Amino acid sequence: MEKHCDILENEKFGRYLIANKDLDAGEIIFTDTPFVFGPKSDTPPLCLACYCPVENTVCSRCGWPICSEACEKAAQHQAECDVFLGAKVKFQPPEDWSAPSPQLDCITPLRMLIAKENNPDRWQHELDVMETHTGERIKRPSWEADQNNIVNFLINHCKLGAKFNHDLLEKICGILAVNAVEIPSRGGFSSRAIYPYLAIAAHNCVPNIIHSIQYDDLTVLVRAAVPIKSGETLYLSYTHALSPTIIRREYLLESKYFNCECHRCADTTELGTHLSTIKCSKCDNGVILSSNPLDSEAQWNCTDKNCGFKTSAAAMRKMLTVIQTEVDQLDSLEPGPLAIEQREAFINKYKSVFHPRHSVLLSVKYTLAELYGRVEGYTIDELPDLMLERKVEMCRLVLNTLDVILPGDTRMRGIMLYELHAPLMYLARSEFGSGLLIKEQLKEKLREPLQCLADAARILQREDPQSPEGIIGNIAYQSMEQLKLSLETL
Ligand SMILES: C[S@@+](CC[C@H](N)C(=O)[O-])C[C@H]1O[C@@H](n2cnc3c(N)ncnc32)[C@H](O)[C@@H]1O
Repeated sequence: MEKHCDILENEKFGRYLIANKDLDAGEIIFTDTPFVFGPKSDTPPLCLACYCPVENTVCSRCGWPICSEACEKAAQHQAECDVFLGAKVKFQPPEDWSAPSPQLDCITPLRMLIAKENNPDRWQHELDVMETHTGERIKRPSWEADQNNIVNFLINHCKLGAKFNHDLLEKICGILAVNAVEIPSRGGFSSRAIYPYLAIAAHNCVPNIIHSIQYDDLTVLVRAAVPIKSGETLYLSYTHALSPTIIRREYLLESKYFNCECHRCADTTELGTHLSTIKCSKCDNGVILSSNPLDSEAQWNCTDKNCGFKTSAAAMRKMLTVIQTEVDQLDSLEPGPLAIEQREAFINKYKSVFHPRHSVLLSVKYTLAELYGRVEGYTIDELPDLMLERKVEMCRLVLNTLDVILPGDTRMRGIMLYELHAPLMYLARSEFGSGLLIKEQLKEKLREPLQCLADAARILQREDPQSPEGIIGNIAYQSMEQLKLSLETL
């Protein structure tokens, strides 16, 4: 397929992409195929073919983790199987098969060496030119670990030194660290892949493109999330959209080696969304904002001049780290009534600390918006109007924030629109049932959930039909058709 973008280069971004024609929201800009894919670093033992967790099951030829006979024969495992067999290097069974194992860190770099051999042209034109940040990475503790677990392991233990050298392997480690994207889990662990063309896109915390990975052949489809004019830069987000500025910038510096200076990072209120805003504990009038979000050590001050409360960036980071462990505990709960009740208790506990749209509260509200209506004791037809309204309130809060930080047709928007349709529909029917609405008013009220379903279906049906989002997209489409029909016969 013809690519609707070109590659440019400047001092700030290195290589980056610009649109070479006006693009509509949802339009495919380009597709790309992975040069290599495989396990992420620091992953627990997993099947090297299907990525499901394994315990004590290994390939009968090479002795590395594999879950079944079929996976043992999978094409992607064969080349590494030959290398391990030839060098007589076996996987050392760990004490705890559920703990991260550095032994698997070598797999994706090894696959990259093999892919380079098989595809020298693509390596030369697409991979050799990639950013590796070797100068910065060499100073990190992870450099030493990569030397042991990857570079020396493959060259010495796996006897690849005759064909490949240290410099090449160090480069491969850098290419993976800076450019790999996550492939979401398909029932196993998530993995990573290098898409050489997608990797050229620069980062912005308010992206204008979105990518979806196809399940069958791992092709990635890259689309415009919003209308983009010819000549405009294409921006991907390398971070989690709902994270606050401190966390996003720290992640980008730690793992992608640059200081993000985008308009969202530069704005004290995160473009009015207040994803980083803390309530003042000393007065009722002000909120606490960073005096300079582009300086990670800048002081945080109360906006009320008469209050004068100040705190340090270090204290702010510490608070976010401590609270994140509580959020992680919430995320480890099975979806059920407790998962709702503990999240509501969390919101109650921290509502006097954070702005209602602070990232910490908003991410918990996002999950709650998904849970209400779906879990035992809280199924949609059991929810009283008050809880239906709570679900609506949370969906709208997330959607209003997404309008600013993740505009256009994104998976998160699709999911929230789908979640919003059900309580709106039930509330309208409840009002009609209690005689508060006449038939014409009910029809009018049902227009919004119908639109939510139409938008959710349009956005999510672009995803792979086997993916969780693709499945919801198809359900949204069917529900939309049903609602249309019941509106006609009302
Ligand atoms: C995935 S690569 C993007 C392609 C890269 N520019 C190249 O020429 O190969 C990520 C690297 O691009 C640069 N980069 C991307 N977005 C940036 C941004 N918003 N500000 C500064 N540097 C950025 C950083 O060097 C980052 O480590």
